[in-house]
Amino acid sequence: MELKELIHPLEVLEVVGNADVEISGIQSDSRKVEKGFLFVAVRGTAVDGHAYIQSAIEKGAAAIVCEEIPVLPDENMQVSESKPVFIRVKDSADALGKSLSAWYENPSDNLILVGVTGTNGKTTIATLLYEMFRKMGHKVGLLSTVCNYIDGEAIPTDHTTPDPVTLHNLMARMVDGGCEYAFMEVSSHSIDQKRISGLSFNGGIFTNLTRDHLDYHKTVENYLKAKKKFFDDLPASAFALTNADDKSGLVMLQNTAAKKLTYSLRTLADFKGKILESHFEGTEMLVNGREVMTRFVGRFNAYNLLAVYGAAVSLGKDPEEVLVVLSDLHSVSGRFQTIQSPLGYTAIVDYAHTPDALTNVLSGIHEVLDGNGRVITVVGCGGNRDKGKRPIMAKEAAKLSDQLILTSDNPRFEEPDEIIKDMVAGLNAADMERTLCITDRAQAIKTATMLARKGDVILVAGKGHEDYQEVKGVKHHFDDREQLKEIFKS
Ligand SMILES: CC(=O)N[C@H]1[C@@H](OP(=O)(O)OP(=O)(O)OC[C@H]2O[C@@H](n3ccc(=O)[nH]c3=O)[C@H](O)[C@@H]2O)O[C@H](CO)[C@@H](O)[C@@H]1O[C@H](C)C(=O)N[C@@H](C)C(=O)N[C@H](CCC(=O)O)C(=O)O
Ligand SMILES: Nc1ncnc2c1ncn2[C@@H]1O[C@H](COP(=O)(O)OP(=O)(O)OP(=O)(O)O)[C@@H](O)[C@H]1O
Ligand SMILES: N[C@H](CCC[C@H](N)C(=O)O)C(=O)O
Ligand SMILES: [Mg+2]
Repeated sequence: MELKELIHPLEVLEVVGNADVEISGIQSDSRKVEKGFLFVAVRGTAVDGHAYIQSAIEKGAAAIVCEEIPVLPDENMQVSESKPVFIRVKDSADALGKSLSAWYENPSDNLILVGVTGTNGKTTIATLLYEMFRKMGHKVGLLSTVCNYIDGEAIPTDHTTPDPVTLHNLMARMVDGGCEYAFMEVSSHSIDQKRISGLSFNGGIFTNLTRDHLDYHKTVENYLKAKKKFFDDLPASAFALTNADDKSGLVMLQNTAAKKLTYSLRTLADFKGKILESHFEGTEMLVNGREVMTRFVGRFNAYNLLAVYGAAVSLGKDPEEVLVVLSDLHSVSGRFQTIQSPLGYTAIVDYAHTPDALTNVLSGIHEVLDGNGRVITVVGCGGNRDKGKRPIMAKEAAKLSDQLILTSDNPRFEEPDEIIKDMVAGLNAADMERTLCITDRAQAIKTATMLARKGDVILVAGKGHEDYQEVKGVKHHFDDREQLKEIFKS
């Protein structure tokens, strides 16, 4: 493609060299640059891509988009067959997404694209929308923490929101695969790093905001600002659907040009819900006055379902049809996944791996139990991850459990017993009387099932959809759900 077409959507401040060149690909990682590529120098969190311009040229870059044109010694400029052309822009990260979009002929323009942001619930909402629209007969794409999909074709991921090069490639593959709709999680990191630049959204959904990722954003205010920017940038043709019950919900809509919509369980809203009855098979609720039986548990899932309903209706779907499909949706892999024991107690596998998520899930369980039945929680914390959360997670779990079993969750390169010790540090003597430490996760789950009686609940938290236990760089097959089903079979 001609360079001119790729830089057409950019606010170009200066061009040095001959811009009349053919480009064979776009990269922001110098290590992946090939002959004839456009290299975009992005300032990162660890290093500055500008430091790799020379290396990109050595690999054959034909053009460089950057914020500062470097002074390179003449001999280095001769390394490639012809001198590269430099395009100076104000913001390289923003330029990267826009030129990638141009490279793929703006795939998101040909998709009805909805982004979901917020601390918790993104995977659940995006996945349920994906499943709902497929059930309605459409071809759909999904970008989520668990896995990316192009209408049923799974593409593994290790990000919630992929890097721009991968992201735009996936959008193009969705269009090629005939997708009409795409639903994606928009992480705060991706907004801050402008990974989503160049995408044209038809809608945005906000779930909630609790303390998270402060290692990256430093303050809650910065974290909130990152989320809000997603809504600030939505076009007037899109909808912005927010949780009116979250204290940051309306803040998100303050400066958006998009059509403002709200969902709520507490106040007047465009999409108003009310929980009628909860049990472990599901929740009966009212959605805009219509009764619906869903297979989801917990107040937080009632919010997720309202967001799904609101988005589908905002995309023009018939409310009656939406409710019918909604009642047919199942829980997302590893999110509040219930498994009934033949002895009359319930096991729940959930991905809660932060203090807040643990509290939400345990509160959801107590809402259903309503004082009847005990709660036995099995939980661990990941190795080589935030150590600060370990004592807090143990404390939160202890507060809301009758029996706590601390165990291993991906110890990685740490000693599992040391991680458990860090968790124990959050507990007092009274908590400890109700706590067991069982390093072997299989044994911990087994013990929980031995302690449970009819009417009780076992929560196995932290791994959710994960089907491995990562120890010293090796992923050993391990699946909480399989473990429970095996025990129940015998
Ligand atoms: C802290 C963080 O978010 N980092 C992300 C960021 O990388 P970075 O800014 O650190 O990049 P950098 O290493 O400083 O490099 C800057 C630039 O120089 C380039 N470079 C670098 C070296 C070189 O030799 N040549 C070269 O050209 C790099 O390609 C890059 O363009 O941009 C990269 C490309 O988009 C991401 O892959 C990377 O994610 C890292 C691996 C990561 O772990 N991120 C996590 C924290 C994350 O993003 N999580 C969120 C939310 C998770 C959730 O709660 O669900 C997610 O969306 O997944
Ligand atoms: N609306 C919600 N409010 C609060 N907690 C929720 C909500 N939805 C899900 N949760 C709980 O939070 C955890 C994460 O849920 P989910 O994977 O849907 O969120 P996410 O925003 O994608 O998270 P992540 O950033 O880790 O990918 C789960 O343990 C789930 O039980
Ligand atoms: N994907 C996230 C959460 C993993 C949750 C838990 N199972 C762990 O390993 O800490 C991570 O890698 O930090
Ligand atoms: Mg997610």
